[in-house]
Amino acid sequence: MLKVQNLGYRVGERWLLRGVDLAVGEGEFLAVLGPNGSGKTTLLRLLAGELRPTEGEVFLLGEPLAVYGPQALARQRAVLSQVREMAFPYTAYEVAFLGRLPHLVGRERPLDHRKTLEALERVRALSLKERLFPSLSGGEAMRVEVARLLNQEARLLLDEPTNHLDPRYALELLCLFRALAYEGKGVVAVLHDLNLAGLFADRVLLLKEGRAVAYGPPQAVLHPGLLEEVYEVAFSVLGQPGGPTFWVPLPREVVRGA
Ligand SMILES: Nc1ncnc2c1ncn2[C@@H]1O[C@H](COP(=O)(O)OP(=O)(O)OP(=O)(O)O)[C@@H](O)[C@H]1O
Repeated sequence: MLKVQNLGYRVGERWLLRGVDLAVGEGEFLAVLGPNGSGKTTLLRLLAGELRPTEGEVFLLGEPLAVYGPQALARQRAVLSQVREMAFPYTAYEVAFLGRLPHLVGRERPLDHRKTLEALERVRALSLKERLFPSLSGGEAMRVEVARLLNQEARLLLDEPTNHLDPRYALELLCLFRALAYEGKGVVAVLHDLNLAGLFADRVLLLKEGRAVAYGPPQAVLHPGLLEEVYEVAFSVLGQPGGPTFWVPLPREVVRGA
């Protein structure tokens, strides 16, 4: 569904991202990991078509992103970003309804309103529908944004969750993206939590200074030695055979002293 070859993005003399290859098939969940400033958001914006690559190409359903018009692109890929600014004080319902725009041909139909209510219900935000979007808490706003994203019915979902979510909603959100992947969507999520990547992702792309240093199933690529090299802290790996794995960052002195 999504294929990226030798992707690079440069600002002035500086490459923010270089030489990245990846592929996301239907039903696949890819987590993008890496330290602050390693190029995760830049990659997501390139995948979304918000930035044009300096080098390489992003292919969506076999076509370069550049050949898609805005509406055609919005029908195929949806982006959950951290940007919450709104020019007008829309209600939560109206924000969720915005997801239908790429599908409207002329007038809105009862179907579009039914889908909006279903999307709000799926993220347990139906009770917020009359509220003004700017008055929502960070976590509530994120759920409404997810309803908008669901309403878009795109095949590729690009997601950079905020830190506004408490553990329950963070897990709920990733469970939802995992379920959507099982339903056949492709999912690319920028994550900071290695444990969530280990729990939910089929594959992980680990970035450092704009380069891919590892790409593959979480268990196969997240070695403590590599993680220490990338994040510059030590990692302890915990877990029982057959159960989930946990990566715990620790100051190097603590590990050396142990
Ligand atoms: N338009 C720009 N011009 C110059 N430098 C930029 C621009 N956009 C991003 N950068 C720089 O590129 C690097 C990568 O940024 P990016 O936001 O992709 O990193 P990130 O991995 O998402 O970081 P974080 O985890 O902190 O969100 C950073 O050093 C950032 O300051």
